[in-house]
Amino acid sequence: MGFNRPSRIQENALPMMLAQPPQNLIAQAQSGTGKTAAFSLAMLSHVNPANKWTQCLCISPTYELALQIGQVIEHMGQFCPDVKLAYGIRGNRSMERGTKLQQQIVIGTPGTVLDWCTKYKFIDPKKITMFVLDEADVMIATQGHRDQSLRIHRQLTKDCQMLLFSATFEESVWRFAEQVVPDPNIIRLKREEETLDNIQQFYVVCKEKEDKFAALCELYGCLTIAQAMIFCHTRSMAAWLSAQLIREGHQVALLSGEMTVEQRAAVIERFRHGKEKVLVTTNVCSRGIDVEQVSLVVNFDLPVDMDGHADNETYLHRIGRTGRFGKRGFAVNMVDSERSMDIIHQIEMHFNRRISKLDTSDYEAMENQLS
Ligand SMILES: Nc1ncnc2c1ncn2[C@@H]1O[C@H](COP(=O)(O)OP(=O)(O)OP(=O)(O)O)[C@@H](O)[C@H]1O
Repeated sequence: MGFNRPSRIQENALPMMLAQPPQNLIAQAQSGTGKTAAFSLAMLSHVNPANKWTQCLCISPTYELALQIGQVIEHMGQFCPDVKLAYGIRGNRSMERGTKLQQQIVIGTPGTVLDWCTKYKFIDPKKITMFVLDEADVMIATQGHRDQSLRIHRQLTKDCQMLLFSATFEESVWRFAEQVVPDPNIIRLKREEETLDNIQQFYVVCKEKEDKFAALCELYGCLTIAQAMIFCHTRSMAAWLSAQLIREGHQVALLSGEMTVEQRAAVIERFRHGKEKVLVTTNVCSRGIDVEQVSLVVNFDLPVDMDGHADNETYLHRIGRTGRFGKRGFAVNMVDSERSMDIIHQIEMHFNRRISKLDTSDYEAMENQLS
């Protein structure tokens, strides 16, 4: 895979995950630093290929992420021919109820995996000896995911090794994780370590959405040097923006929540292979998606929570789609009101990082840096 040395999280987490007797782990590491590879290696090392039943269960919040993690496991496991993987995702069910899966590793989304454990009984939860929660904070903080994950968790034995990973853990979520995971090893970042120095962050002031669109068109040279992701707050804004860009003659892909999971996976595959250089999307795509060539993230709308405050976690995940594994990346935030300027200040304060003003006249300099 061209990996020369482990990243810090891999170096720290692997010995803990592989130790005997098994130890639990709650681990935080910045986006794009190889968490997926770390727990994939742990699962591949953990299973006994002679046992033809599911031993490792990994759940992640979305269909796309489950597919992506599965691809990493398949790639890393290519020389372990006796270790097999099944995808516990919607639509993937061809067996008779009660027939047990022979694949040692299952990666899936919480609803389907829960059904596989309870309704269809494809998996015997009592035989699971390693349970991995990717994007663990969102799995805990989102009620639907939390209920389903806890229902799976309750069926596991108390000896099952639990591994929780994410780039962000809000304080309350961390406390909850510590209650659910007995006696865990802990790898936790200090707040100022959460952002990556290889991602330069900027903001641009534009009043109306049409001004933002004009600024984006001026930025288009930068967007297409490598690949870019543009985040909007709503599906309708993402649809409007991609239609406008297409009308201007730009080639962009749109990915939003109302599409079927198969359509979404197909859009991501095309983007991953560089068929489109620009992806317009919503928060549905803010986490985990790993496309190495993404060098620019644009927040067409800033991430805000229900109360209109800065959504710091989403911000970090969104900008983390660039700057993967030490690569250089840029994040540009579009500021359309005093309120959104306020949000920029909140994000700066939260992470103790400066977000600099970028004038449209600076775009050329940025283009040069990108190329
Ligand atoms: N040791 C390594 N050497 C080089 N590249 C690596 C190494 N480990 C992982 N990578 C690559 O780094 C990229 C990011 O890894 P990965 O997707 O696992 O990050 P992550 O920490 O899970 O990110 P996120 O928080 O966004 O989910 C991937 O393309 C992966 O192939």
